[in-house]
Amino acid sequence: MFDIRVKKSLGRFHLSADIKAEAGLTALFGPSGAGKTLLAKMLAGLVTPDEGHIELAGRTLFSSAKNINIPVHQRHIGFVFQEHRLFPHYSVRGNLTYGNGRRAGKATPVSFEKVADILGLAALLDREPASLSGGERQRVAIGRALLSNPKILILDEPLSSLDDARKREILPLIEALKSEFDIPTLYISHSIEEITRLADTLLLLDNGAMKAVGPTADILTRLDLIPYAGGYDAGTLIAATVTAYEPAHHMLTLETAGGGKLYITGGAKEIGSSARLRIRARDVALSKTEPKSMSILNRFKGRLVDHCSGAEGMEELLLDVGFPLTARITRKSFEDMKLTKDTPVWALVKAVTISRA
Ligand SMILES: Nc1ncnc2c1ncn2[C@@H]1O[C@H](COP(=O)(O)OP(=O)(O)OP(=O)(O)O)[C@@H](O)[C@H]1O
Repeated sequence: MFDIRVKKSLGRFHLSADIKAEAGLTALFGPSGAGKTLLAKMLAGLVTPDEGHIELAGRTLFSSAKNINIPVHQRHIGFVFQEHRLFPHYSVRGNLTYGNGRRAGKATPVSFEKVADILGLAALLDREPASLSGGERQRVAIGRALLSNPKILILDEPLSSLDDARKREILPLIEALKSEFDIPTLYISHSIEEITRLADTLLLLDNGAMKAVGPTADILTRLDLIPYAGGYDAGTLIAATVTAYEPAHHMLTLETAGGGKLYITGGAKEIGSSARLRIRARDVALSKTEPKSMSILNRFKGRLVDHCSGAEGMEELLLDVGFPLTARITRKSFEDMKLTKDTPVWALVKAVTISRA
């Protein structure tokens, strides 16, 4: 879908990237100042690379070798910034249709009604941007970008200016966009929670350098990438199917492709529906013997596959419990338990610590 090979220096900051991403949602993750926005701006044509090549959907947007640099407005990119940039004197409807008007006569495959419906904008159409909440403004900005019929949607930390409640409101909408519109998306964030929930492909950037790119679940089980993939909050992404719901205890049972059973609490979910679960490495405890008579519901039998030293007295572990699972324990426990590669272990995870990604 896009192929970016670029270099750019700005003062003492140097960015070098080589990325190929397919359709779906690609997340660009890294700490503040890593170069995420700069990379997105080069794709959008807002910043010119020093050298390299940018291709989107088979079209060359930039090539230093061939002297090609397609201007911003001809790149067909829907860009949503950290802070909404709506036209203050246009109504919500005017903002949403602005992109369409510019390309008068061209039918857009993304329907106005569908965008308004999914983003919950129908009741806001006659309002002015100044009267909207931050979350509402961001929803309008996303809608406007979608309606410009883009080849790719770039969402640059679209939730960072919102409080947690608004984030929880908008995240499912972004998920819905993924399934309803087949528009490739580059999603920039420094929240590993958002990334785990949304990303098909994960790209880790640190101080202008690419650390890794690949399927999200694979990247999250690489011990060497833990410092760049959430650090303290790092964890595993698990795909599972809902097999039972017990309303009295709000208890969901899920099964992984390999037959592993997981228990989580939460609202009802349709039996047979799929779910992405996130287990933080620091929420996993280990036992060498089968744990009995304890409150922890998730007990997985497996073995230690790999380990490495983590920060300050911690050991990072990769387990195979029918699915890959990362765990973090103290080095003291690691040594006391005499764990080595292939040691059989039980991994214990409290149901209440597992989040539906
Ligand atoms: N015009 C500029 N001149 C000099 N340095 C710049 C310029 N624009 C960006 N930079 C530097 O490039 C680096 C990367 O900036 P960028 O905005 O891409 O980071 P980011 O990963 O998006 O960070 P954040 O998560 O804080 O938005 C930073 O060190 C920034 O100071």
